[in-house]
Amino acid sequence: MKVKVSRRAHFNAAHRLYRPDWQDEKNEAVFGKCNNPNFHGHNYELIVSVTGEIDPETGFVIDVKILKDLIKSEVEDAFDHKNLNVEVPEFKKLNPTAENIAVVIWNKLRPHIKSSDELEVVLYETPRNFVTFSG
Ligand SMILES: Nc1nc2c(c(=O)[nH]1)N=C([C@H](O)[C@H](O)COP(=O)(O)OP(=O)(O)OP(=O)(O)O)CN2
Ligand SMILES: [Zn+2]
Repeated sequence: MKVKVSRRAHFNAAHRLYRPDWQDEKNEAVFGKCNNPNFHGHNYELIVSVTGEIDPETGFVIDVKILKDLIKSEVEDAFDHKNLNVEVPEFKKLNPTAENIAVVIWNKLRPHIKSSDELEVVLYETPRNFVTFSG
């Protein structure tokens, strides 16, 4: 019997969507207002879920305190109040779209989760735009 345990978190970060190998016109056409050269911020909402068997001794799939501390050390400390393009190494050469941010977060968390458990990351870039990555 598998149960999904979730923890909600948030971080604020700035970004700019663009490709340096494209002309300005193409970047503007494809990325619109998120191509603004002055960068802009989003209030990202994150839901991390771990699905697995309940440990019969503890009654936990994963201790949510451990999940909370993991999200803080791997995501919030790394991304919160940062310019993703400039200050976060993973996005030096990777466009910080919601999709790419979700995959980066998943890859940072995955090594810390029991291999038999499933990991899902849901990332809201705006209250109406969100992506889901489960590996
Ligand atoms: N597939 C993706 N498309 C877009 C992404 C993305 O990460 N993946 N990102 C953006 C912009 O960064 C940003 O999210 C655009 O926001 P906006 O269009 O303003 O969305 P809102 O929900 O705030 O606005 P509505 O008026 O509700 O549409 C663009 N595309
Ligand atoms: Zn944006």
